[in-house]
Amino acid sequence: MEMLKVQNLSVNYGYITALTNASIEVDKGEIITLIGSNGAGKTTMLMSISNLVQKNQGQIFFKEKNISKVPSHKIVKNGLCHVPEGRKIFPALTVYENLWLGTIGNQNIKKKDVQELVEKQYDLFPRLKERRNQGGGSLSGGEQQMLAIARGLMMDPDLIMLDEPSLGLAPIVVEEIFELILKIRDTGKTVLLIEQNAAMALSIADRGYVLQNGRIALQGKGIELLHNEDVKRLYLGADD
Ligand SMILES: Nc1ncnc2c1ncn2[C@@H]1O[C@H](COP(=O)(O)OP(=O)(O)OP(=O)(O)O)[C@@H](O)[C@H]1O
Repeated sequence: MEMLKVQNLSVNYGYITALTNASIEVDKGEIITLIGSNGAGKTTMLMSISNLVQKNQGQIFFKEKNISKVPSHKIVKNGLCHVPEGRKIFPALTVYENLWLGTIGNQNIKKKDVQELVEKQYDLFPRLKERRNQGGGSLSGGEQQMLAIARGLMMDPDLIMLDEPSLGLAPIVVEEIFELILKIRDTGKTVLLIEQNAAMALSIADRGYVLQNGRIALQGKGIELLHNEDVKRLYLGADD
């Protein structure tokens, strides 16, 4: 089943063109990655899907409904969650409070369901359970990233969009985050992952898209892109 379809999307910031005629599709249960260099337009793609930036052209369909003009807060309630780059957790609140806040504003989630959702996140992220009463600001970078993802999952979304979850983390922690992404998919979620860490992202993704200067330059199975000569040269470093 088709979960998300982005059709011919173009976005400008004034005179700067961020995306040109970009189309992607995400099916239910897939991990899809969008890779590309700095400024290729990856973040803009997610912001456009969440309707946080104005589109010049293009349509977004989520679970076959046209959400191009639906306000951001309603898109989330429909089951599409966006975990932005940079974690943005509440440092002065505890891990538990940060998670609890993830459900705020969603009337679909009843008070009695909140604890169940928290427990689900603790199962997925045991480290957050251990640190549930600790201030968010006292967590390590990797743990803060886990908290940001877990907070997104508190909305119980069908599709979770992750913007550079590996940014600034040590390689061993990056591996942990990618393993978690696989586990998240195993719980029945669909994942759209934006990454500069192309090698890792392609190794866990079912399919991938390569963005170059706002255009989709290449697409294919994760494993195929991983072995593609152009991708290797441009995004995986000469030694790969
Ligand atoms: N608010 C803005 N105003 C003006 N230009 C912007 C704005 N946001 C992004 N841009 C520009 O749009 C282009 C695409 O940016 P975007 O952040 O989508 O790229 P990205 O692939 O996510 O890059 P990065 O990996 O560095 O986050 C870039 O040229 C960027 O400078």
